[in-house]
Amino acid sequence: MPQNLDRLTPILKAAPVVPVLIIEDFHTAVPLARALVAGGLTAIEVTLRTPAALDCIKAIAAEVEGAHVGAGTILDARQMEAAVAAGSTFMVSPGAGPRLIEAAADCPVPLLPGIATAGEAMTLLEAGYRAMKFFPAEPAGGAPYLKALASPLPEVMFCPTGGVSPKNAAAYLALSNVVCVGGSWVAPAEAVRAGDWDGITALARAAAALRSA
Ligand SMILES: O=C[C@H](O)COP(=O)(O)O
Ligand SMILES: CC(=O)C(=O)O
Repeated sequence: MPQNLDRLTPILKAAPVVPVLIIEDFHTAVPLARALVAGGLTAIEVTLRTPAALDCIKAIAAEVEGAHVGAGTILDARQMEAAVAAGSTFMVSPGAGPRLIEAAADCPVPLLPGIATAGEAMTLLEAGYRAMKFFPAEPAGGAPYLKALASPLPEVMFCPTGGVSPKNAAAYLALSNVVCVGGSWVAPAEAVRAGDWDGITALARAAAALRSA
């Protein structure tokens, strides 16, 4: 059984926010990851939504000290294999079908699978999962929905992602069943294009301080 919470906790608890990155230009990957780590965000999700993503993961894994680089938007077993080969230390999926869960059982790297309903969470709990992504968090019901899951499903810990921002992150982080939140706001596309690494470090630093808010 892929009890993933123990394996993911050191990564997900490293900071209150996991940056979710869609990297178009390979050359920005390493300075971007360094800027985020410098601000205190060490677990970084690079989504497999661009042709450059796997090379970005490889480069970050090899060159950015202190980073845990994960592969996001994992949709199938083939992507899982590619993510492991690239050096990911965790994987994230927006949802979880039976074939993905079967592939994850044999995978050396832990998966944080996505759910949006109590039923989906129960299916994954039966499969042994105790850490899940709540996606897309805001459209799916936000912090009130997640709070309502804590009583019936106390053993499940969530990383809400999708519509999380500095405005609502603290409300999620205050919940007993939230280990961290995910979001793209710490790496705005214009700042990445402009190479504003100091600006991104400042955003990361503010995000890293959120837990105590
Ligand atoms: O998959 C997750 C999203 O791409 C991140 O969501 P966000 O842009 O609303 O933070
Ligand atoms: C949405 C999501 O889970 C991902 O892109 O990894």
